[in-house]
Amino acid sequence: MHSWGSPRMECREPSIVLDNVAVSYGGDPVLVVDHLELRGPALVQVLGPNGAGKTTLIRTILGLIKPLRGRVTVCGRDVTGNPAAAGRLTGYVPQLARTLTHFPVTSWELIEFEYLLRIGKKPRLLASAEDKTMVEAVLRQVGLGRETWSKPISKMSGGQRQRTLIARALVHDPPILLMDEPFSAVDPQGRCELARLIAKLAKDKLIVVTSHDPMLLIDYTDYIVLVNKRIVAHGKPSEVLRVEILRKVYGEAAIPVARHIHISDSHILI
Ligand SMILES: Nc1ncnc2c1ncn2[C@@H]1O[C@H](COP(=O)(O)OP(=O)(O)OP(=O)(O)O)[C@@H](O)[C@H]1O
Repeated sequence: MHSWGSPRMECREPSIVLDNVAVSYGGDPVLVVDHLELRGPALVQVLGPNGAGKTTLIRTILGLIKPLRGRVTVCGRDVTGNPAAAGRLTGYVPQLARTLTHFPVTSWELIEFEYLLRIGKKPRLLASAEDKTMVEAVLRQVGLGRETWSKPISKMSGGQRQRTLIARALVHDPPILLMDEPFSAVDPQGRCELARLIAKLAKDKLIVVTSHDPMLLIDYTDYIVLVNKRIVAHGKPSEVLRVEILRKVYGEAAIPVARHIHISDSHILI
């Protein structure tokens, strides 16, 4: 798809491995991971209550946080505390609620800027016809049609804005995509469409999604990681989404959580 060396050529089997990692923001560790290994293509959901360390896990994989100890590898490369190395192989979709609400540009401008930056061409006036074709392909890949390209991002719907953020994360065709609560500012119809887009992307990428609502992606999910300051459980949804395991993460709230995701009461341990 791209004319310069695609990171996907460097990483045919996407993987993320954390070993003996502890992360702190200055005080006690907020996240400890003895060993976590994710391999793709696959769709992985990271679940846990507020403050469990989901965003911290994503930011550690992205090299944006240098852990107190331990090693993070992406596609076999050590990216610990190294955002440039991690950024070549990953795309990041941050939480929408915190992003782009007042951004005075259109989706086309944002994606063109990101694309030119990635290929090392900074002034946007130098975008060639080939560059424009690439920008158009990425926008279409996430389902943004021509009618949206000149719309200011601040005037877009939550779903369109989320697609714009996904397009920005895809411009360098990374083998791994990390998404922080992608459904948080999207209405119910937009959520279903977004879930289908994420499922499609997961066919040839390793996609890691943090969420408070596992049902939205459950039909497409290969693995669940349950976090509460440490990795409490990980495995296939049928192995992990059990009340006795959810209780370790959500406490008494495990029962409403389990009902929400349709786990039968017969699994509840009294
Ligand atoms: N920049 C920061 N400085 C200090 N502490 C932080 C910072 N960011 C997060 N924390 C703390 O680290 C812990 C984990 O936060 P994190 O944002 O990773 O949780 P989360 O699972 O993503 O939560 P939520 O579901 O609410 O988004 C929390 O106790 C939080 O207060």
